[in-house]
Amino acid sequence: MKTFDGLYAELAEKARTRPEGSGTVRELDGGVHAIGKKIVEEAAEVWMAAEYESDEEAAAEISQLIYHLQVLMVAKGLEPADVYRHL
Ligand SMILES: N=c1c2ncn([C@@H]3O[C@H](COP(=O)(O)OP(=O)(O)OP(=O)(O)O)[C@@H](O)[C@H]3O)c2ncn1[C@@H]1O[C@H](COP(=O)(O)O)[C@@H](O)[C@H]1O
Repeated sequence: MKTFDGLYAELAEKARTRPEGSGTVRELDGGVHAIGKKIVEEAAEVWMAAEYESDEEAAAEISQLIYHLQVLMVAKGLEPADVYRHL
């Protein structure tokens, strides 16, 4: 099963190697502004799913929010440890 750190390592590697067809590379190329908008959109989907959809759908939306937060971290050069320091 994928972990937060494991996904981050995968995304950082995508940013470094820029493989063809990677959605992460495409999203990174959109810049922080576009990634930020996606985060807001995904956060709203998490909220709606938590209130009105199944636990499974809420979990799926949460995973997407985590993914987009990690893309923003990669874009900003922030590592998991930079975030964990604040938890
Ligand atoms: N976990 C994810 C992940 N979660 C969400 N997403 C992206 O976020 C989008 C979800 O947006 P929406 O909720 O709006 O769903 P949608 O309507 O289907 O998508 P859009 O119309 O917005 O594109 C999906 O289309 C994916 O592009 C993800 N994209 C990639 N990953 C993982 O990231 C890794 C690298 O992926 P690539 O860079 O694509 O190789 C792989 O392990 C992937 O599994």
